[in-house]
Amino acid sequence: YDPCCAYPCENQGICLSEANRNYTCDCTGTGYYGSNCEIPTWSTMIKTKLKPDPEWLHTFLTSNSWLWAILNRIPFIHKRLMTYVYLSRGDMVDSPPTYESDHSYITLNAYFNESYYARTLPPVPEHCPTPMGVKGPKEYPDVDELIKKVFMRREFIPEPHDTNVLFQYYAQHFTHQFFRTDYKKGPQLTKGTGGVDVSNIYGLTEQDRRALRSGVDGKLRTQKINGEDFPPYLKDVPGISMDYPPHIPIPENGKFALGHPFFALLPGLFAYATIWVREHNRVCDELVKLHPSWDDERIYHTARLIIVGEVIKITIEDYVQHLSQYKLKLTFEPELTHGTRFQYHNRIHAEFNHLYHWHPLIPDSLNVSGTDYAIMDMAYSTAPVFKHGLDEFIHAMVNSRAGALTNRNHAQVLYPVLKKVLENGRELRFQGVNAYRRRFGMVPFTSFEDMTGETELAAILEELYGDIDAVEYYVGLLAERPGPSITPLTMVNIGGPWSVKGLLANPICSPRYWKPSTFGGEEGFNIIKTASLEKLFCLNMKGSCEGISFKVP
Ligand SMILES: COC(=O)[C@@H](C)c1ccc(-c2ccccc2)c(F)c1
Repeated sequence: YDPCCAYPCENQGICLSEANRNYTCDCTGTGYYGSNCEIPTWSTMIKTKLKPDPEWLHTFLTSNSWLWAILNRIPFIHKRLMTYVYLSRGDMVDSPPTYESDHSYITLNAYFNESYYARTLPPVPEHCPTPMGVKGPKEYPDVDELIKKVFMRREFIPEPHDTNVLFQYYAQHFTHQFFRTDYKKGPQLTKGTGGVDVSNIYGLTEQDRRALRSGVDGKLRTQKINGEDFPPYLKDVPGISMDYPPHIPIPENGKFALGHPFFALLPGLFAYATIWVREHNRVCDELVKLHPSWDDERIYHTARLIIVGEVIKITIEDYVQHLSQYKLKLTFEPELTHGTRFQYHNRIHAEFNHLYHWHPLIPDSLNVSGTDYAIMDMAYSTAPVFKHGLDEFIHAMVNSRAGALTNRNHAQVLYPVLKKVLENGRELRFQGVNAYRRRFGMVPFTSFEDMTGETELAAILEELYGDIDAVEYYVGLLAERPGPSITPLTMVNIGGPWSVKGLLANPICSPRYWKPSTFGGEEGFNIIKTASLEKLFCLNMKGSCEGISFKVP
């Protein structure tokens, strides 16, 4: 078999198989040399000595609040730290992308064929002895056995940092702008554009975007229901298609035209869609006051640029801040990347999509003003929002605990979704979780106990996989012992680079965009610089916005 199946090249060396079962490792640019790129150069040795251990660094970043309270207030230190976060995370994402899912070696397609999700690590070569190359069982473990033993919720495990359902729906609403798998064609393909393009609010195609606009003052179409602004009914917006399943009877006044075909699925997504439409129209009102001579087209485009800025600001300073549990204050300061090696383009990676399947956050039910709604009661229904009012629904999300992002915490009703994720990971031939830990500078798990931090699940995984290096990517991410962040440590350290790169590589962060005139002047620029989760809701809810945050009060 191909000697590269054994992954003999270390430290990101590239394996080339030769005649009669021979191979060579290409160590170019790795900082290592030797037949397996195992010997560090002097400069690598020094760098390795100086580089803080990721586990230690993570503990340091999530503790010592008193020290961080001081460091966060010293601007020249804090800016150096944020610059380090942006550049070090950006460096870890290959740009231009090197791989896609249909070839286990570098191709021009990885860069020029943008309908592929990019790949950080190439797929396991075909015709290797085992699915992971040479290690582990000859066949993947049975997926149903794996789901029952490792993923299904016995009883609801609440998220230990008091994360609420508002956070869970933020994650789902936000990520669906760039996770747009083309299911008809295959899990390796995406219809997305590669980043924070707010297509979840405005639509993915120019046709959809045009259909959702009112044509007046740059605003998006809305309608009054119970005296409040909501997105338009699907029946009133010709040309837009939403993913309503044919078998579920939904009244015409229960179907809405939203920026993403999937957002009709859950009322939490509908609530965010409504808030963002209101925010866009509010920004339009501000811009019309400032620039009465501007036409609909200019107001719309300028407001959309401001909304992109608000989304990135809130995602870094509220969402990632909560997710990471960092005591370092995370700030959105794109000017720190200007004049550096940082590059302003991004591609979404298939592995990022898989990592972000955070269904354990979904509780078994949601209580809204005394009424309990099971997950299925809410599927394809906006009824809870209109029965209790949007404000009540939002407060219910704030006050309800999300589930812990760990193993054995997937709600039963999500079994088919989880099965699809695991099967797609196999179809895409993902390398194991340890291969990704090595790729992102982490020490690979040395044993099953080292991964899970306990013995019972470790024994089950040992029986299923035999070798720690054979544990599948998504399985390892959720089997890992809980850490100080919302997600286990591996998810932070490999999701971090894709996330930070995706946020800071946005065109609005580049020197030619990041200036007042792009956003309608200082006032528009300030809307971005002062945006926050709380402000987003307080400016767009009818009643009290008391206590809006990603934590249960
Ligand atoms: C590596 O850590 C970091 O750079 C911090 C700022 C950070 C950044 C991003 C994430 C993150 C990880 C997974 C999905 C979404 C965001 C994260 F968990 C931590």
